[in-house]
Amino acid sequence: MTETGIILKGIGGFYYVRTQSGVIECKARGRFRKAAEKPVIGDRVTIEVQDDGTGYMMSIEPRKNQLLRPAVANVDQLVVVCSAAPPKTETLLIDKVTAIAAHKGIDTLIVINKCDLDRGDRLYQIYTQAGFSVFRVSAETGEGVDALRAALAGKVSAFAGNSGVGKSSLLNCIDAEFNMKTGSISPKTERGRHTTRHVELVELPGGGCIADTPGFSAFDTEKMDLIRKDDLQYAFPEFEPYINQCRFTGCAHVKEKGCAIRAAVEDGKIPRERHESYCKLYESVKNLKEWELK
Ligand SMILES: Nc1nc2c(ncn2[C@@H]2O[C@H](COP(=O)(O)OP(=O)(O)OP(=O)(O)O)[C@@H](O)[C@H]2O)c(=O)[nH]1
Ligand SMILES: [Zn+2]
Repeated sequence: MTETGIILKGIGGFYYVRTQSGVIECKARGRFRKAAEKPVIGDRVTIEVQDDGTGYMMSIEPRKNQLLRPAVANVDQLVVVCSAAPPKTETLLIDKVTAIAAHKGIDTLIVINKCDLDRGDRLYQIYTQAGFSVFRVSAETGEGVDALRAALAGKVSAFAGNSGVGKSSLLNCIDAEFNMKTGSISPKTERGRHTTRHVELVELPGGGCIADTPGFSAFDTEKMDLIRKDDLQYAFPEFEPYINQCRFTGCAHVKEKGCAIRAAVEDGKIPRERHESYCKLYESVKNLKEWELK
């Protein structure tokens, strides 16, 4: 009998696949052991269920996207957790993550945590104006958590954010299930958890799952360098209406005269901080050689 499902977890050559008839422990056939075809969590797979109730993975559906660190496929949305209270989140960090997400075609939610300490008015303004869904929450008081939970229902989400911003606290607040998962880390594994912990998709009671990756900061940002300088403008969705309006074709939107994007910043239509991040990121990618991009 064949079934389809989604890989929630992979440990020691076994994969745990959520299907309509429960979570089935599966082995992968030999060809999947090659790096290029290695199954990752979030993969949609077809499995052959044996008489003993375990399964064999037969095929993997083409991925709609993939994050590399943590390795998760078919992510519907990235949840960027930030805070105006200490440790205050740099907008550049947020913008790196949103740019990566946009480049990969993944939606981004901005979550301002620690609202009990600071409501993060400027962060709220910037990201609302840039067109993102912004949530104000407090893992401490529970404020706003219902709305966030509703936004996670039925989707595959991954969390990112600087250390100490409250990702683990928030996950515990969203679903007590996480308490166990994040609270049971022994002191020994704690030390190495950033590199060695298994990523896993934790299912939410209302449907949907979250990649359980507390401890990473702005994952994947090293790969930021792989966005071509000419593509970077498209990773800032609010630039879109102005991109072809500049005086010169091939405008970099950094210091050029007659730049429509800079004009939109001056007119208050594009948040200044977002353009500053764009310029810094542009600076970091502009000298990349073609062979450094794959
Ligand atoms: N006042 C207040 N404190 C919070 C809130 N959320 C988290 N904290 C506190 O902030 C500290 C860090 O929270 P964590 O949940 O460990 O942060 P994290 O983002 O998972 O940190 P890393 O694991 O280092 O990435 C803890 O002391 C929390 O109690 C909040 O909404 N309000
Ligand atoms: Zn321009």
